[in-house]
Amino acid sequence: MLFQEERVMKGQVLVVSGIDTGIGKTVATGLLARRFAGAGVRTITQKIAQTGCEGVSEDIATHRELMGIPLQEVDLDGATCPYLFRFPASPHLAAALEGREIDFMAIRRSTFKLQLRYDLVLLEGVGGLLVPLTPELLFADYVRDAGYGLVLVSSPRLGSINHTLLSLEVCAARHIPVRGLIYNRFFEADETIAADTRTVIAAALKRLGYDAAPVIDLDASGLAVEAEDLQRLIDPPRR
Ligand SMILES: Nc1ncnc2c1ncn2[C@@H]1O[C@H](COP(=O)(O)OP(=O)(O)OP(=O)(O)O)[C@@H](O)[C@H]1O
Ligand SMILES: C[C@H](N)[C@H](N)CCCCCC(=O)O
Ligand SMILES: [Mg+2]
Repeated sequence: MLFQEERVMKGQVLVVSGIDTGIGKTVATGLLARRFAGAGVRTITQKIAQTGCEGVSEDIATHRELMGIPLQEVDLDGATCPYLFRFPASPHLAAALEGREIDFMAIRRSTFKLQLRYDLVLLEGVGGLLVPLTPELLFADYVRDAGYGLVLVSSPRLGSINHTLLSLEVCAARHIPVRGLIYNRFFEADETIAADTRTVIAAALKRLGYDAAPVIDLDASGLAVEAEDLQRLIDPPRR
């Protein structure tokens, strides 16, 4: 059934991952969705698995607030967050504590349902790239196998150089296309460190072959992204 639908026009999936949990993926996802929708792209967001809450995914609720829209039908029927677990931990553990295990094909089917209805699905990860969805499946491997492009959220926080370069190495080793980097300045650090960290990250993107990936600042006034760079996230220049 899934492969018969492959011939149907479907929207693009762009993953929003980060160098850590609590780095600003949800804020970045909601603001990106707002910008794309404002540019006429029929956009929805999805949370691959939410831990630490019940009912409706708190990240999905935040995305909708930032998009300036109410919860959608696809939120209420669970398509935008196929897995929700009570215990605030890695999804493999939170699922096991409820006697469950994530079926990654259920997630793929939910995303595919959204792709049939929207031009763009912004898929927020859970924690960082090497978080286990199941004891055998890391989130980065799920992204690789699905062939999705990815935007990585980083910050000037001390320690971010290491975490960001580790994350970029993870993407390069799996040939995951990095479409952009969101530099979340909410976690402001010493300005000298903030400026240098941004330079080091930009150089690493080039060194790893992600030359076309823009570094986009996220600060108190929102996403500092020009229309051209926004477009580049979903329609990268042909190499
Ligand atoms: N640019 C920002 N502006 C305002 N608040 C921010 C910003 N970035 C992060 N925050 C705040 O920092 C906290 C963590 O951000 P957020 O929830 O987006 O992280 P996350 O990476 O999505 O975390 P998780 O891994 O749990 O999904 C939240 O309280 C959020 O409101
Ligand atoms: C509780 C909250 N929902 C977090 N997103 C869960 C992050 C799991 C991170 C696991 C890990 O890297 O140790
Ligand atoms: Mg989040």
